[in-house]
Amino acid sequence: MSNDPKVLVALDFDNYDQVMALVEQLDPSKCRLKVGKELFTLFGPQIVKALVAKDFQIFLDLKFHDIPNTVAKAVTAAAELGVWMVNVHASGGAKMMSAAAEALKPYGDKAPLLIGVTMLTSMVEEELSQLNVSKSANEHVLSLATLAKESGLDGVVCSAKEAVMLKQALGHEFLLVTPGIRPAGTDRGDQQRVMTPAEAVTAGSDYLVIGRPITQSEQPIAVLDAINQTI
Ligand SMILES: O=c1ccn([C@@H]2O[C@H](COP(=O)(O)O)[C@@H](O)[C@H]2O)c(=O)[nH]1
Repeated sequence: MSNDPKVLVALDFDNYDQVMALVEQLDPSKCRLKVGKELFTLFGPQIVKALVAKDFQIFLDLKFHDIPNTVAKAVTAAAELGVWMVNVHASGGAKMMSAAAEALKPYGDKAPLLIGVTMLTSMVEEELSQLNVSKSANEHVLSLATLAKESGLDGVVCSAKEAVMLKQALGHEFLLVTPGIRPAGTDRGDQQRVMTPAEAVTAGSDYLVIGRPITQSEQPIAVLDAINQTI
């Protein structure tokens, strides 16, 4: 299997034994793991260290959004944990993102990839007006992603629906990390801007964040293997 697996399994669990039981069945050559707000708030840096010690590459998805000094310190703490990828909200602005990028420079090629969150995949275009954003979803995502690139970030979190546009505008090297991935026939849950794994990769997604379709399945490994076959 690939040494650059595209699937990032979102470990959204509230039970340590359950998450570890799943992790024991997973193979670092077939997927990376995402630790988000639920798991981190419950089990803290220790669980990240435990997963790193099992040779998994970890996306620490805490979506930092704060003043530049605080975010710079937070991404430094993430780098010290040995994570592979960390993210900040692009709407925190250029100063905040640049401070995060600067803070990671001393880590050189050991620095985690720094990714900006654009528009959550649970949102539809109509919700932007509630935030006084008068752009279309595509325009809003493009403007946040452009700012992220100009601020020195490695890529963005977006929907795969925006992947073709972003690759054209920002180039192939700028990474696209896409949640809102749903294999055909599976429940969307609260996700709105969705694509199947194969559609997402064809559109230009570099990494697919997939949680419930794998973690809530009775046969998570079979689901992951089936997804990997299609991409
Ligand atoms: O725009 C975003 C940003 C982050 N997420 C996270 O990805 C996973 C998706 O899980 P599913 O169960 O596959 O829906 C989840 O941890 C979110 O916090 C996102 O969905 N959209």
